[in-house]
Amino acid sequence: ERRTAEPYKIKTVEPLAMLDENERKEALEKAGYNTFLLNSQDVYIDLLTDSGTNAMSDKQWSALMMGDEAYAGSKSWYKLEEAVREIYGYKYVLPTHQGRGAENLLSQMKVNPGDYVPGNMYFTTTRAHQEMNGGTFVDVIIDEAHDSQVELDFKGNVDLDKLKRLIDEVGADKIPYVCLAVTVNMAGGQPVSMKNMRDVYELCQQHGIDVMYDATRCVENAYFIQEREAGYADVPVKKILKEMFSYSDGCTMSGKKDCLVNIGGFLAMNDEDLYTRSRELVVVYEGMPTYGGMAGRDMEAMAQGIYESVDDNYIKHRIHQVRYLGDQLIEAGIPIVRPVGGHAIFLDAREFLPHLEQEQFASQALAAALYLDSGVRSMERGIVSAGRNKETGEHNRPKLEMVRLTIPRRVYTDNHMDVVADSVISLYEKRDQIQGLKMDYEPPTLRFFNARFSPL
Ligand SMILES: CC1=C(O)/C(=C\N=C(/Cc2ccc(O)c(F)c2)C(=O)O)C(COP(=O)(O)O)=CN1
Repeated sequence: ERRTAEPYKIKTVEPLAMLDENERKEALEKAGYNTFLLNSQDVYIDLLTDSGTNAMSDKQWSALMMGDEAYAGSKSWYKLEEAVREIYGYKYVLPTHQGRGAENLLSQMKVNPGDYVPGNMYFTTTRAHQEMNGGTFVDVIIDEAHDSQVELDFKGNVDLDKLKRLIDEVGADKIPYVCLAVTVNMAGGQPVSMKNMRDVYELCQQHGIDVMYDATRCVENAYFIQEREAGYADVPVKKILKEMFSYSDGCTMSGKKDCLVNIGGFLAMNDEDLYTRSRELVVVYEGMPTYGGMAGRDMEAMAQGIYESVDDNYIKHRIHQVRYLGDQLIEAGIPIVRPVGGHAIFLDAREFLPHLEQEQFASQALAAALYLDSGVRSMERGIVSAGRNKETGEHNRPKLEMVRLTIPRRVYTDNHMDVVADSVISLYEKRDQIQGLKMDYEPPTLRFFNARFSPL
């Protein structure tokens, strides 16, 4: 089969500089061994996140010039609203500055003290907003999602028995909505099957419980359905996406991922009453319902990004570039979360550093070691990210202790992937020299963003 290339060519570049080993060591110490605290200028290949770090197209950049910066009734808002309606199919949309803006509104409106919010594995900001409103997140993902080496096509699926048990235990009136993440970030960017979405929706409709998607990486999820689920091989991703959303009552969206913009988000729904209440609340936190924390130019870029995101050539390349890196690591025997997900490679830090206890912050130590080795920035997604149990105050201890190598969309070439693979492989060869860390400063909430560490 003929080899293929990126479905785009490069028009603008940002020169990359690589610090030498001493400079990297100094930068790491100044950052308290926390990759979140590194300066971008000290980073060579930045795989911290795919959030807001994606490359825009010439059509998006030129759309910026069309931004209508009217305070109320911006033309740019109506373009964005139209794009969301066409691509996702919801009746009502509200702009927010990014995903957690929508999570804040949704949780404030629907979560009451004593409520339970079931979801397919936790996400940090999503759970934080649910807890801040007195809710308790309940993980209803299939057990296999917590096992890094189990290979399943749809590891993000909900275990319907777990969901049924929760409904029977606490009663439907204590469940304001099910939060269905498509894909599941903390499981390794794992997708949910169309069948599972349909089944979850039917079960929730029987009990009058809303299903709200976390739609952040929904196009990647649609691609996996096209690739892996019977009956969808010849269906365009755009059509798969529309069907996915027909099994939901609304969604929160961080536009900074699949919508290919640097800032932006939205809250969408079909219920008119929820929409009316959202319009009243959005002005308190985000701004008018016609800009929601975005400039007109941001809304123009996001509208265009939404249309580009469902191009089959674009999404096929995106998924395959992540897989290209994953396959090199699998080939070299590096322990990573399987199967390779949509947006990142997740190193299994437990298997990578079996000599470290979870309290020695293996993922944090591995992310620091990777930066030291090659200037590649990654993100801790283990015990530090999991935070503390709000009742006991003890560390939450996730089974998955991971380092995320997150690939931004349309930014790096496969040569950059090769350099990353070489660095990870060389680290693996000297993995027993990687020491544990101790946490010197622990912030009270979402500690991973600002925590500081030093070698044990
Ligand atoms: C599935 C989902 C997300 O992935 C997500 C964000 N993600 C980020 C940024 C980030 C967020 C929280 C962290 O602990 C973190 F370390 C990194 C990320 O890198 O993955 C949001 C929130 O969307 P906002 O970022 O637009 O507000 C909602 N849902």
